[in-house]
Amino acid sequence: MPIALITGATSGFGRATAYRFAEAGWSLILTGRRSERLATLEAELGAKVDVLTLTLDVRDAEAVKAAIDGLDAQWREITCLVNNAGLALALEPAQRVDLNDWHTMIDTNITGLVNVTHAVLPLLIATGKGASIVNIGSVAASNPYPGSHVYGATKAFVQQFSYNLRCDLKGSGVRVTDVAPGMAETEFMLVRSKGDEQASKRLYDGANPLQPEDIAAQVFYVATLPEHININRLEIMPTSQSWSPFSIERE
Ligand SMILES: NC(=O)C1=CN([C@@H]2O[C@H](COP(=O)(O)OP(=O)(O)OC[C@H]3O[C@@H](n4cnc5c(N)ncnc54)[C@H](OP(=O)(O)O)[C@@H]3O)[C@@H](O)[C@H]2O)C=CC1
Ligand SMILES: O=CCS(=O)(=O)O
Repeated sequence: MPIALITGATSGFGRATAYRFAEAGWSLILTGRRSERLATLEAELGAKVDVLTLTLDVRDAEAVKAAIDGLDAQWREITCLVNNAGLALALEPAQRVDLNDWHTMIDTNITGLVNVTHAVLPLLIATGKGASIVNIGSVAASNPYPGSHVYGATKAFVQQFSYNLRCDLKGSGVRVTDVAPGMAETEFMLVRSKGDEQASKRLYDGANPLQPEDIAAQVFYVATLPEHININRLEIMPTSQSWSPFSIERE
């Protein structure tokens, strides 16, 4: 069975993606920082498919490299890497943000994604045709909005990194896709608001947001297309979400 490695599998899109791939019988390497949630996933999915869990902070380049280099032969033939681990922090405007929040987003969404990609690339190239990298970007990559500051900028990095990878991977058979969701109901807002359950509820209530399974279905779709097809970017919003006019400040 093909193997998918999913970062940030302990919640939201990552967890739903693990379930989607398991449904199709894929073997799974699941990572995240919360070991107890990984253990639960292993218990839930392990009866159906082969599951290997790795407790990993994607920001730690050495730990990421050691974990990937240490994979047993049976886990090395990775067909799909889903770079999903990520977060937004700070709802305040740029001029009031704690600098640590900016660093955490850059360290996770950019450096973490790069750490995992660098470690797994040789294995994907060895797999060759049909292999893919699915990077979870965001509509925030190309749509500015107040309070997005560094978050949207990290996702713009994800988009351009995905395109640039395609150039270098030409001829390897490895595909790269930037899956860019809009508003989706996960723990995303709980993390962004630093645990404010009411803020999270307010955002999603009545908005009919995307659900984690909606994105999992798209990730599975792009990763299982015939090997000659590469979706470069897939942007998905809930029907309830659209754009606002430019904001004008008047004297
Ligand atoms: N929900 C939304 O509206 C949207 C989300 N996205 C993106 O989707 C991705 C998944 O988010 P979503 O499912 O919504 O949010 P969740 O908060 O539900 O899930 C985030 C996942 O990322 C993991 N993670 C966070 N930091 C680290 C880290 N340093 N090392 C390893 N794992 C980490 C978390 O695991 P753990 O805490 O166990 O480490 C968790 O499994 C993110 O990249 C996010 O930016 C994009 C567009 C829309
Ligand atoms: O990436 C998250 C989607 S949004 O909150 O920026 O619309």
